[in-house]
Amino acid sequence: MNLLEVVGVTHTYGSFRSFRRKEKAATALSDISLSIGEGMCLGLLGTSGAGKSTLGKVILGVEKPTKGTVLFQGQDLYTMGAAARKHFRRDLQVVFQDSFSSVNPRMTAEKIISEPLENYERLSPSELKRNVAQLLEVVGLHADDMKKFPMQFSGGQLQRINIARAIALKPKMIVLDEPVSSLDMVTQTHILTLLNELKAEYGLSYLFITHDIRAAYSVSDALAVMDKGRVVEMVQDKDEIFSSQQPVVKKLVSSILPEHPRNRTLLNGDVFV
Ligand SMILES: Nc1ncnc2c1ncn2[C@@H]1O[C@H](COP(=O)(O)OP(=O)(O)OP(=O)(O)O)[C@@H](O)[C@H]1O
Repeated sequence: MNLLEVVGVTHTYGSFRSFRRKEKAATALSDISLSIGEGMCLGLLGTSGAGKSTLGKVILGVEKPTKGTVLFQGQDLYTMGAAARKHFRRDLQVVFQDSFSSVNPRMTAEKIISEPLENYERLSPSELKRNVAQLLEVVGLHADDMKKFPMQFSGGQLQRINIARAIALKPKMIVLDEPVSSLDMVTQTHILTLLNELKAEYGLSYLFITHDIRAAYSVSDALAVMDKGRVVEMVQDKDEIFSSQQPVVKKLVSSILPEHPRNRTLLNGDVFV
């Protein structure tokens, strides 16, 4: 059984009235079906407006699809009872692009990472602190960083804190919505390496939403490409993306391939052939 199954999902945002005129309803997703197995990463690619984030929201249960459904561990996300929903909220976590706005600036790293643990587990203050210290070390920071506030971290360090918070409850899957897009290239490489290590160590599954094919290739097993609300390409083996005949995919691939093969190095040091 797949961990996550998206079945025939269509989503239309309702019409709304803007400053002067009534905006038409927009179909952001059309008949999307895909799945993610345990310990697997699906890279979800597409240009701006393709519908990636909307699909992420549908999968997280925050945007109910107009048609179709989402199954998590075989259970329908939109009809499951309160107890199953509580498990779902624990097992599916999310990391967003903007590491700063994802945290409360008035909370210390300790408080930020403790929050999910306080909500779901009964730990003594010393156990809680031990957990936070361990999580900080796991994501490549130091235990004494727990006393710091968000402003005292770099964007990359703060993204590590967001990742520590996301893995605190040992989830089965994380939705990563453009997690490295606002970071410089070197920091991107470090975060992608960390994501790969966590996936291997904890058997995590990821939905990796990005417009950056190099980043997606570095972490993903399978790749899906969206365009205008549809999945136009889906490959179970990421290397098959290079033989896709879809114009959108060819454009994505050619945008990152340098002329000379010697220069085709990826973020994680792998080489495009
Ligand atoms: N809340 C909303 N109300 C109305 N339309 C929306 C809303 N959110 C997104 N859309 C529309 O849905 C479509 C898909 O948007 P979405 O944000 O999912 O794309 P995306 O692939 O994630 O793009 P980006 O990479 O720029 O974030 C776009 O046409 C967008 O304008």
